[in-house]
Amino acid sequence: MSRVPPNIRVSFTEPSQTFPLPDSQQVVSSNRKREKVRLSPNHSALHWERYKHANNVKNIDPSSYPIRIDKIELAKHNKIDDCWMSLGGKIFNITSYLNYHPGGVDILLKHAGKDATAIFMKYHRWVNFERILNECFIGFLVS
Ligand code: HEM
Repeated sequence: MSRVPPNIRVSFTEPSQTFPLPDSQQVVSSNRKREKVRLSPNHSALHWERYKHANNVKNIDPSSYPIRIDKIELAKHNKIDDCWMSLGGKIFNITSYLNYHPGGVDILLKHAGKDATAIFMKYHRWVNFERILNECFIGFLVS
């Protein structure tokens, strides 16, 4: 006895057509090649999880946290050894994260000290930055 009601049409697609689905957020454009970089040893996502909990990745005075930061202050933190980024109105100190980023350090540094929300969403809106960077959160962007 069939479990599928007679008014439901079931069709199967070739495995190669099932992932990612054509309307998935992971399809950025049909002809875009991946831009992932080779990460250094011990710099996987799991290593980052372990590292961020074991180290003070915020690197700010705990008594002043969370802080309100304007664009002028944000822009001062645009270097490889002092790198802040604004995403979704929040500011993260991503200095420690740089070498763990699957898209590479260079692309992050181009947007260091800035509000990178739009470009972040362009590349990977499915990535949960709030979770990955939870230990890096230092404050809010104010105008
Ligand atoms: C600090 C905030 C960011 C976090 C937490 C983050 C996280 C990630 C993660 C988890 C991936 C792997 C995605 C996957 O495999 O599906 C990735 C890839 C990538 N990211 Fe980011 N990212 C950040 C910021 C940015 C920014 C600002 C840019 C661009 C300016 C960027 C560009 C890329 C690129 C090009 C890739 C490779 C995508 C591919 O597979 O082709 N990321 N990022």
